[in-house]
Amino acid sequence: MKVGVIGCGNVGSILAERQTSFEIVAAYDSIPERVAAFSDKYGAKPFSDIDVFLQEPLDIVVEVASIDAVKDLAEKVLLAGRDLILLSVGALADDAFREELLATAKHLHRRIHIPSGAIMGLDNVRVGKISRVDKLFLKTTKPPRSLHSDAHVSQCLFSGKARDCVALYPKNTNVAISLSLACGREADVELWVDPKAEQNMHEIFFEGEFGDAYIRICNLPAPENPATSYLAALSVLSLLESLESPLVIGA
Ligand SMILES: NC(=O)C1=CN([C@@H]2O[C@H](COP(=O)(O)OP(=O)(O)OC[C@H]3O[C@@H](n4cnc5c(N)ncnc54)[C@H](OP(=O)(O)O)[C@@H]3O)[C@@H](O)[C@H]2O)C=CC1
Ligand SMILES: O=C([O-])CC(=O)C(=O)O
Repeated sequence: MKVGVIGCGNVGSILAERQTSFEIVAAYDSIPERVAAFSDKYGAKPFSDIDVFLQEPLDIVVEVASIDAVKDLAEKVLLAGRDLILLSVGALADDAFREELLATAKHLHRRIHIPSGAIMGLDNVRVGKISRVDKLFLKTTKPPRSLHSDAHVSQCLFSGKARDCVALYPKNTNVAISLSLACGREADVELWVDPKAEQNMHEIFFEGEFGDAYIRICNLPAPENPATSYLAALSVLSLLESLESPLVIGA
């Protein structure tokens, strides 16, 4: 499988270092020096023009850049006839943008894949779309360095709805939108900074017709970007690995 990557930062580099059953053949980033260095190190062809990038023979494009990148480039990817894996899920909090993008994908018979990213449980949270939900709550706790904070005591930075949280913390709470989209109901979110925390912790409280669930994910931050959990990169890798498998596991 030939993969094109948008975003040559932390996750892009982890994907390139660990590519196995797929090959990253093309890379695009907003910073030309960064894409050149990525290309030198991993052998992917470098691009700073998205239209030229999309002319490459790619089986799939993986976005690991930013919410702005999704807003600017996702439709172009679909129009170029490529499927898309999208990690900066917060872009889909914008209802009008999301609906237009999904309409384009449907019209062109293309698929947009959302990896589980930094959390677990997205599989069965999907029962929220077909059964009663009483509660969907995400509590995220991160160390100050993950949030560019100088907090000396634990404090709640945000309490409210998922889309308002990702608007304020676009590099830290994309998972709130993944959960909301999977469940079909906007998650309630609290974001905490805790100087005693060493991991990026996500706690999911889900209640409904099925019973109730509590999932706690204690993530090691990625070495190159502590806002991002290492699991997020592994999750994109595992999604890429699974795309061509005849066995589909999970809801
Ligand atoms: N869904 C989930 O569970 C998770 C999602 N994420 C999201 O995944 C994305 C990637 O994370 P990570 O690799 O750690 O981030 P990095 O900041 O380390 O890397 C992103 C790279 O993409 C570049 N970039 C940003 N915007 C654009 C653009 N519009 N066009 C081209 N290149 C662009 C950045 O450049 P520059 O430095 O100039 O911005 C940077 O080189 C982020 O949006 C992050 O918030 C992360 C963790 C979990
Ligand atoms: O990596 C994480 O812990 C979560 C994250 O940054 C996000 O959802 O944007």
